[in-house]
Amino acid sequence: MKLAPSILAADFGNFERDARRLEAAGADYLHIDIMDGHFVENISFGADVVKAIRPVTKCLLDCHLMVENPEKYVASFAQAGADSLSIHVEATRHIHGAIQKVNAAGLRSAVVINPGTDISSIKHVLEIVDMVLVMTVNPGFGGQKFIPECLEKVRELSEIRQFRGLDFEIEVDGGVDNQTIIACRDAGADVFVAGSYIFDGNVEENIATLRAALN
Ligand SMILES: O=C(CO)[C@@H](O)[C@H](O)COP(=O)(O)O
Repeated sequence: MKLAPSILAADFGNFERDARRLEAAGADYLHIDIMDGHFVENISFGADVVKAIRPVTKCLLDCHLMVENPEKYVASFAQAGADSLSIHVEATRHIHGAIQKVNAAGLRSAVVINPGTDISSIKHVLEIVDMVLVMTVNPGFGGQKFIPECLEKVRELSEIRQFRGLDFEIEVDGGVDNQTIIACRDAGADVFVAGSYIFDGNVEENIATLRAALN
């Protein structure tokens, strides 16, 4: 079970301090939300922020690309020091090719599905990804309410993984707190992104509370 704090909820003037703090508090992955203002309404940051964070942490840098034509950015994120790139099936006309490109760059790959997208759209890439990211809110903003209907997809993916003998991780993202994390774990998720829950109050205590909820 891995915790992946989202730096979208961090202090944008102090990414270095917050990245160090999250690692020291027990984060496994740092989840970095890249938003282009086209695929989603919000604009966040790009590969240069990944480059700035890379030297200050050993955590896996889990970059979630909420951008149109994500395949265009694989090389720049690889050069910046990303460890993992997550590609939305809704953002490309060539999801299989985009994942192949991430794998060829030597990075971990993930395919992402929005709440309104059925898992049938990703069944042909499950053999070539390291992770599936099931969005449990509509992408674009932190602080939204968890959509429980998405859990059904986590359950289905967990069954498919077992049935086909695959080993991709299942990550959930959006509205994850000390209650919803339990439902996600019970459905079969292994990696839990949380932004506002972790940064609202004491980061160390909130990470410890999430970790305890998983035990
Ligand atoms: O990708 C996204 C939002 O698009 C997420 O990573 C959020 O940043 C999670 O934030 P909380 O729902 O935990 O506040």
